[in-house]
Amino acid sequence: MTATTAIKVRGLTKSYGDVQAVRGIDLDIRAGEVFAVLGPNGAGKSTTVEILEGHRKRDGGEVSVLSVDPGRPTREWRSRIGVVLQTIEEAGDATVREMVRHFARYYPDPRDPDEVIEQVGLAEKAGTRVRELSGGQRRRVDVALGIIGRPELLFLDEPTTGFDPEARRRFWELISGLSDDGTTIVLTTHYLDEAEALADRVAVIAWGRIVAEGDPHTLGGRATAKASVSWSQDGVRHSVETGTPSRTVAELARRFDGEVPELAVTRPTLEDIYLKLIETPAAAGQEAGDE
Ligand SMILES: Nc1ncnc2c1ncn2[C@@H]1O[C@H](COP(=O)(O)OP(=O)(O)OP(=O)(O)O)[C@@H](O)[C@H]1O
Repeated sequence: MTATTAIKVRGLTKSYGDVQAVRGIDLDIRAGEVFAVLGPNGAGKSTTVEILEGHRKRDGGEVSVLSVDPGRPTREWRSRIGVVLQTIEEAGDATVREMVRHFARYYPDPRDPDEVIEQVGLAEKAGTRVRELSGGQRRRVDVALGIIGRPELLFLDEPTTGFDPEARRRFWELISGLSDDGTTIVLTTHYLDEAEALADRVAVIAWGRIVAEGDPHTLGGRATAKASVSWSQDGVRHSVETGTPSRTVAELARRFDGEVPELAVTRPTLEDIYLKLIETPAAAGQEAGDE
């Protein structure tokens, strides 16, 4: 591996009383990549990410984030990290611009507040009080506060919850731009299209373990899985599963002597693969090599 490692985790564990939230997680996140953490409610995603952010103590394992143990965070280390938590509650009477400017002062080399406000699509609301914004607009303020410090590493916890479709697309562009500039990004999301659009790699966490990890386009054998070829004939929909969809399509084209009515060739979506991965606890044990 030539790229530098931004985050290295070995054997991470964390329990809350009897609940084993994280049961031995290993992770390597490279500098500059976008890494998405997926998994059902209660899987242990937030616990893991909060430990990486230095906001929660671990029980066991080794963790290094930008070469620092987040269990012993320093002020300098914190200034290199951006965190977008769930929505800020205490906005007082501050306007969007005042709030972003205020946070900029905490960092040694902040981005330009007006530029950041523009980037998150709030230019027209810069003079509006944060508490008077809609839910999705407030979320954009959270994102602005997460990136104002020009972080090397940005954590995003379900960043687009409450965004309208246009705002989500705009946010994806913002994240891609930050990534192009070299920012390492770790995001948790329940939107699989978001993970697929943004992430270089994803990890699926279930029952406190990683059940699969890799490129979202090939995860769980997705790229080599059988394709489904479907078409219509005499008002009836037909479908076959095949490992050689090109051959099937060629045969159909011959049979119809040209255009095949309503032809579609589909492979499993990331959602299909994801749902299979989180199906049973037994699958988690096997994938994690922990029978
Ligand atoms: N502060 C806490 N005290 C006690 N139990 C907790 C605490 N935080 C989380 N848990 C438990 O730990 C497990 C993992 O929770 P975690 O918040 O890490 O899941 P998650 O994957 O982030 O879920 P979600 O998708 O719902 O945000 C759950 O069973 C949860 O009930």
